[in-house]
Amino acid sequence: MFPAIEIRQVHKRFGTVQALRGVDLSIQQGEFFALLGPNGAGKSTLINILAGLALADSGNLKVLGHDVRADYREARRSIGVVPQELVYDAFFTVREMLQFQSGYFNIRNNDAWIDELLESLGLTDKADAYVRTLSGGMKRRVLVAQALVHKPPVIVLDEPTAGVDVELRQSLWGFIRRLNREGHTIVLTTHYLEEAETLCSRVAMLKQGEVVALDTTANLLNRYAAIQVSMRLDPPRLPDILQPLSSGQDGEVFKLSLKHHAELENVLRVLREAGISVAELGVSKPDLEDVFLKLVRS
Ligand SMILES: Nc1ncnc2c1ncn2[C@@H]1O[C@H](COP(=O)(O)OP(=O)(O)OP(=O)(O)O)[C@@H](O)[C@H]1O
Repeated sequence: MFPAIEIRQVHKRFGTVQALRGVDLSIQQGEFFALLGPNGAGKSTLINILAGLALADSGNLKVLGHDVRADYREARRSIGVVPQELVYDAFFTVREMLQFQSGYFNIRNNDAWIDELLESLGLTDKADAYVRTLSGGMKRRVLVAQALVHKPPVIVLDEPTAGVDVELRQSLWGFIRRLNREGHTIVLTTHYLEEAETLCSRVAMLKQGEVVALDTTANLLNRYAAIQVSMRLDPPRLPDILQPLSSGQDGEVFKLSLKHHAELENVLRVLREAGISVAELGVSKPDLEDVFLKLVRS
């Protein structure tokens, strides 16, 4: 079975900016994968090259085994990309635009799938509206529908929820999850890290055009994210032996960074033995944002 996406040693330069510096990435069929990174890390550049909208300076990219250059047509047919920027034709209605896009892929009689897309994306009552008259969030839904018109096995979404309200975001994710359950591979870039954490089982983090982390979401959280514990202590004193765990103090509240929940038991024992009682205790769950900040700042 071919990987859904295979990227080998991809480099891309814009003038003096080295946007991608030897990116290697392999995404298996059926994965729900997140591509994360700060602004300018190279995410959109990589996606544009995958979609055939830009050319790599060197390296190879394949979609379901089809080289994006040598086998452009098949690669293009296998992938649906929801671009970050809102680009649309001002003179088409939503339905016309989707029919036109179907024609581009030589698909006739696509109305049943177009109706399903419109329904699933909450666009049915906008089907005959001109795209230019829609709100920003609605235009974004149209872009999603447009990318899916040929039922691509691999779906890439470049910040699909930027500027999208909560309800819309949830219905969009409901639909994308369904497609993933039905076997579509999903690759997503987002700046909402909780979104990536909830949806994606594997994550690549890009920084200045390089992959700096590639692992399952669970492993990244275990490896990089700390459990933050805050405790109001009485008397307000932290025994020396616990100092290495300290991550700050705010009056009587001491903050500790732990690697595992099990360490908390030890901390409480040390405090009890030192005659210090815990007047208040708060434990915060590690999240992908911690991992992201750690990797991006290092
Ligand atoms: N067409 C272009 N011409 C010149 N420079 C470009 C072009 N496209 C991208 N760049 C530069 O390449 C680098 C990577 O940009 P890219 O848009 O891929 O980052 P990104 O990770 O998608 O960022 P964001 O999260 O802001 O969308 C940036 O420094 C950007 O300014």
